[in-house]
Amino acid sequence: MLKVAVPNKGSLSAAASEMLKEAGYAQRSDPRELALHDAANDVEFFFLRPRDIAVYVGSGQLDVGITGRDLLLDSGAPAEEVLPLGFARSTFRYAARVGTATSPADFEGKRVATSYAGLVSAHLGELGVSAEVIRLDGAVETSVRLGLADAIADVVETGTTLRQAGLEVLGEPILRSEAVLARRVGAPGNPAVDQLVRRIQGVIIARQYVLMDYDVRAELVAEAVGITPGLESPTVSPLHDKGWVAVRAMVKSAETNRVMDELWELGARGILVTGIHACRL
Ligand SMILES: Nc1ncnc2c1ncn2[C@@H]1O[C@H](COP(=O)(O)OP(=O)(O)OP(=O)(O)O)[C@@H](O)[C@H]1O
Ligand SMILES: O=P(O)(O)OC[C@H]1O[C@H](OP(=O)(O)OP(=O)(O)O)[C@H](O)[C@@H]1O
Ligand SMILES: [Mg+2]
Repeated sequence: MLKVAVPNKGSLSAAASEMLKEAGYAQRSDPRELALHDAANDVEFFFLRPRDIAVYVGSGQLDVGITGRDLLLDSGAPAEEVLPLGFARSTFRYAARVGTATSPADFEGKRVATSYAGLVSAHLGELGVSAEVIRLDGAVETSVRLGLADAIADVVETGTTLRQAGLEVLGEPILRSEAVLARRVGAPGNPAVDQLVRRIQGVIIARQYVLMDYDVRAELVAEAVGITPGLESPTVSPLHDKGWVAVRAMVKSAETNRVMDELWELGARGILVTGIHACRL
């Protein structure tokens, strides 16, 4: 039976369970449930702290797990990313009080607070900066105001929390994070893992694409297909009116209106957009 770790709390939890549900797996209805056996799919889900998931997966107790790329790298566990999942996107960045530092080199001999001590120590080490790394559990932004640290390294999404704390980012992002599926480094091939990955890939594609159908004059089909090249090759079907063809292609959801405008300008008509519920490509 496949054993899968799922975040039990925090930013990753609801979105991870939602993705697994869309992929056809059972998920818990009570947030206090610790584990759930999905007999129909022969999978057992364990709801664990996101920070611990890389440790379980890296030690081989669980086959795969969903966690954040930043947490995975911070853990130092022998686990690696199998698939980026496209949610809980954030950057991991240094910040300091406005006007007090311009690059991490300014942290020499200073104190940097973070919940990701592994990542930060390694990064400062690479830069050759010698600073004291103070490990905190959360609300790291407040540590500067209270005088515990001179700078921080933390997750930044909108930047609202930093601004509220009177801090500004400095330097390039240490990394760009999102939720990922992780497994133990060097784990042997496992068809059950491959099936889970295919299912999740199906959800990711279904979320990113729509199906676009339209009719276009036969002599314009090459130009139309240039606008909607699809993932591989669009379907072109004859219409009763010999001068026209019907085209069906996958289009990125975010580009739907731009593509419809271009098709309309070309002379396509009857343009229909349909959501994709699930897919295997
Ligand atoms: N505001 C945010 N936007 C996007 N991703 C975030 C945000 N805050 C945390 N994350 C991501 O969530 C993961 C951390 O999850 P975790 O549950 O440990 O922290 P959390 O969501 O901050 O929850 P809490 O701090 O309440 O325990 C990391 O991968 C991190 O990049
Ligand atoms: O850039 P923003 O959109 O403001 O988001 C980033 C903030 O969100 C998370 O905090 P969370 O609410 O999880 O609290 P925590 O610091 O206690 O983890 C993260 O640690 C940052 O503080
Ligand atoms: Mg947090």
